[in-house]
Amino acid sequence: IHSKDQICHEDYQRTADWLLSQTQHRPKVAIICGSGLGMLADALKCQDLFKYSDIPGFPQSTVKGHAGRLVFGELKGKTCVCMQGRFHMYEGHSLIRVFKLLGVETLIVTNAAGSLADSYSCGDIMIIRDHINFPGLAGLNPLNGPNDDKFGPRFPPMSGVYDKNLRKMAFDICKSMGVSQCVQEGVYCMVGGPNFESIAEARLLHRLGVDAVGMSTAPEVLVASHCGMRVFGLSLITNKVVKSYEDNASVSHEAVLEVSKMRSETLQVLVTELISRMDINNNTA
Ligand SMILES: O=P(O)(O)O[C@H]1O[C@H](CO)[C@@H](O)[C@H]1O
Ligand code: HPA
Repeated sequence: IHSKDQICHEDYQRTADWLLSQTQHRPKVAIICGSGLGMLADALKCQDLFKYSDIPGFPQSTVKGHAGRLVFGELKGKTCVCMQGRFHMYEGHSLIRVFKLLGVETLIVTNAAGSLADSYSCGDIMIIRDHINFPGLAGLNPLNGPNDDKFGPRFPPMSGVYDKNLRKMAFDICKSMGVSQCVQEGVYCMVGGPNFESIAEARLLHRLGVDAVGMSTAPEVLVASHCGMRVFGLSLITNKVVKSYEDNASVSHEAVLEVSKMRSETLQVLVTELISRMDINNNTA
């Protein structure tokens, strides 16, 4: 699965079959760990762990803060698979369909993101209400190419993709964790990266109503939603995007990873509790 032009159902199936032959776990929930958020996988019990380099058809994860391991295990009695290391569009891969073929019904996606919303602070958690897929608007879409009807329809709707019930559940959990003061709900915008935004780009995104910006998530969510998965997403606000020419602050991947690490335990508790409370059989799609 190295060039998306060549990937077909059989390729995904081969990878899924290999994984199913190597583990007894049959996951219903998949979790994608954002930059520096790999410890979300640590909560899994009875782990079966596969390095991406050992999985037939899997590319390598190339970004610092993304370990490159697939971890299967149990979380509060629910079987999960956790991607400790995601593939970004700028790396050229998407493997969500392998999860579909493993039997996954719900995707929980996490990311590190910069905030545009003035009311957000570094370290806030944003429950994703909706996204803007900037590369998608310009025609760069993981669903480009011949449609495989075995996965989903040619023209999938994208309204209401981030599950309302799971969003409400997450809010309730944050309340019971006593962290509601740093929880937001908003719009995530995916940009192509790998550069961070210029000030003019940041101002444009701000005017468009974007609350947080990152370089991932939308393609994974598109593919997951296309093949009928329920989706829930969280952004960890790791930096405030510079919007003023008077502001000398500057962002770096190292700073992003540092904030992610500081907040990853809170995210782990939230994701664990969400999985514990969610009904994994209520996805009829
Ligand atoms: O989206 P995740 O994987 O969390 O990573 C975010 O962090 C990196 C930039 O620091 C970018 O890849 C951005 O998308
Ligand atoms: O400010 C940002 N911009 C884009 N991606 C990011 N990922 C973390 N922070 C940012």
